[in-house]
Amino acid sequence: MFVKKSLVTQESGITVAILYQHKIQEQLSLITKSASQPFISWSEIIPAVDPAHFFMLGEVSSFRDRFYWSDRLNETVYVGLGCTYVIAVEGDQQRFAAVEKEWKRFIGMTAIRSNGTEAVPLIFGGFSFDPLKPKTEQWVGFSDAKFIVPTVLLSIKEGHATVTITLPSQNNKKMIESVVQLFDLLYHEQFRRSDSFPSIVKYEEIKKYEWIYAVGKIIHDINNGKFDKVVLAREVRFTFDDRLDAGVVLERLREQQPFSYLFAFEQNGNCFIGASPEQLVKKEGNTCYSTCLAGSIRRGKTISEDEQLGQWLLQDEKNLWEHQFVVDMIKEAMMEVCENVKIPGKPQLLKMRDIQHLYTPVVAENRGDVSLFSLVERLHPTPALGGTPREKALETIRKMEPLYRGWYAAPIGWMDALGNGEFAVAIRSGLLQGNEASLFAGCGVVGDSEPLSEYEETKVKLKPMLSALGVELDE
Ligand SMILES: C=C(O[C@H]1C=CC=C(C(=O)O)[C@@H]1O)C(=O)O
Ligand SMILES: [Mg+2]
Repeated sequence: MFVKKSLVTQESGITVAILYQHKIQEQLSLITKSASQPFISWSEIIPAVDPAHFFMLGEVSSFRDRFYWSDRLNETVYVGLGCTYVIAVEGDQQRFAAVEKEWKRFIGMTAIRSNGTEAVPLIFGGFSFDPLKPKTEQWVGFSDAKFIVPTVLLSIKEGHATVTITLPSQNNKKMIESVVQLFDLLYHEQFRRSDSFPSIVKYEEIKKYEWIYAVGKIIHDINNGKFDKVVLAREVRFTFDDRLDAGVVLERLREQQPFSYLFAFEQNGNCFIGASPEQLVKKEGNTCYSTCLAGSIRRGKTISEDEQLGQWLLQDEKNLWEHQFVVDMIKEAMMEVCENVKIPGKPQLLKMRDIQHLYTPVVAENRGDVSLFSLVERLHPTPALGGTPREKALETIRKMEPLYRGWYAAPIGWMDALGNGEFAVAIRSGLLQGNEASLFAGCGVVGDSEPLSEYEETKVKLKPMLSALGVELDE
């Protein structure tokens, strides 16, 4: 089937395409001539485009690396195609500060032409959960910190679209040609996409019994006073009869999980993708936001069952306890560097399509000298992903968890040239690799946990990615 995905009509599309091709070529060549800096960054308002369609153009254009971000309210959407500059750090060596320093250096090397738009260049990327745990083959290309300055960035804010093109100012003829070709595809190219989705040929729960046993051992250790809480995760892996298309999975997540952070980060054809309900931190000027999210129950099949489950969760001691560790830690971390820290005394419910959580929002005023990356460093991992006390929990995860988490449960997001940005916690996620998909889910284990109900909880947390892959598992 031929799919016409562009939001502009065929006829006006051709006009727009010619106009933009011409404009981009002319502008970029002009800027290149006059630029005294090693990089140029040029922004322009463009007619509305569908960001998922834009993401899919990465497949058919010469921009292989791509990313996607949209926040929980869909107020800010970013799609990046191509990679003009990459900042990658391996190991624990001050990875947060190292990325920030290099990003500042890059901005200093870049001539920015915003052309009356509000666009500013940004980096998008993420971190591994734990740089001290030995890496596996599966996560090759996903460094302990990896951030990208995309060649073409689409930003959509309150429905207005802008593109920001960032290029080296020398030897960029080929890149300019690729950008021009991309606009040709964007505005009037039809492309063929199949309606069918690959079928599953194999399903594995990786080290299921080892995981259940580890949960039991951790409960025992908690009750013996070794630590208070540990979040333990597991992996399921699917093999399909054909290659998975990250663009299609993304479109489904957008349809099925509209109130989540949607993210995708693709490296050499491997795509880490997910729909997370959990904000780690957002910085907007001096205002900082975070969320405490821990304690879970499934959604009900009827309105009244759903309400009953929600009321039960709001009063369940085990879940409230599991939640409180997160509140205490985030509160303390924020109070160290912010003032006016506002945190409600009791959690409320956050209802997603497949699951409901205990949720406490946090707002605070930064004292003015704390960067977004240093807040990410302070907060990661919260006890919703690591545990309490942090170091003991991390040691336990390193030792007991039958899994290398890679970027699962770690911060993913963006920061702009003004220091504003947002990071989500990359849960409800999976890694798509050719015909295979690995999905991850974890649970907060406390003294009152019970291994089999924690196992059931991971099944509920796998649902967003399972549905996006078209998989129905038996209840
Ligand atoms: C670790 C995950 O969820 C965390 C976030 C919310 C609720 C959680 C819980 O109730 O256990 C987890 O701490 C995951 O989805 O893989
Ligand atoms: Mg839980």
